Amino acid sequence: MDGGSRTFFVGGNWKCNGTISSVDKLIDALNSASIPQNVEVVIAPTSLHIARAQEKLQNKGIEISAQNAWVKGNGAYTGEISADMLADAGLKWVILGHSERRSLCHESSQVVAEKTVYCLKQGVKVIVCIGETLAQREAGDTSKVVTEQLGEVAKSLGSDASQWKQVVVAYEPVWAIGTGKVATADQAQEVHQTLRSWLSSNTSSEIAQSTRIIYGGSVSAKNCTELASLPDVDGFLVGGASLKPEFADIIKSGSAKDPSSK
Ligand SMILES: O=C(CO)COP(=O)(O)O
Repeated sequence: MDGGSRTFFVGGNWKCNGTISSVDKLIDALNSASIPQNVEVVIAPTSLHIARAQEKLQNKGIEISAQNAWVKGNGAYTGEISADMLADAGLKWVILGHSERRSLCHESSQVVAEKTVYCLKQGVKVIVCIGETLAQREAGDTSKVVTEQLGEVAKSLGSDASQWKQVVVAYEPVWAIGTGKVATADQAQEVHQTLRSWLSSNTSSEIAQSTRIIYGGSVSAKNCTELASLPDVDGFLVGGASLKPEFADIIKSGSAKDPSSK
């Protein structure tokens, strides 16, 4: 399908990593990185480091995201951070439903959908993560798993294109995360195409055409160019490599997607 109308999106998920000084170094490097006009870049430091990153970041081509948010607003929820706080702090993005939160913190697709609705209501855009485990892939259940995960979000957002415009779908096969085993081009394209067709049948063709579906799982400077060229891959959610200088190369891989940017 035509990727022309979908701005290439590169997210850097720093996960539970960093010190004040490593954040400063990463932001320094990002401040001097050149961001192609047709690429949107978002980095997600830990909650503790967000304010530091905001203070230091000067590169206008980069936005900051949180890695999670509570399902509701402020209140007696010890240890949590609400979307109200993210919005108040000027954050435009949040990652929700990462597989590490689904598996380690037992977040269900229903909770992820509820969080999505709440964050969007507060004006915080959502990178919603979905993906199958190795056992699910080997059992031939990949399409079923990812469409069910996305289906919960779709149940809440319906066919409201204005809501879907604020959502980026990140397909992150669990077996590819942090393993060095990146999905092959065929595997990635197949799932992304399945997700787009599913959106077309279950929301609208307009939503299917305009929603960005990005890939995550062992993305590196070496494999990003091939993956970026796939028709239904609209960007990346990068873990480990977003903490390294090669993140700048991954950002650049999106520039080839839109010939008008050259
Ligand atoms: O989980 C990821 C991004 O959210 C991917 O992590 P890696 O790039 O380290 O495999």
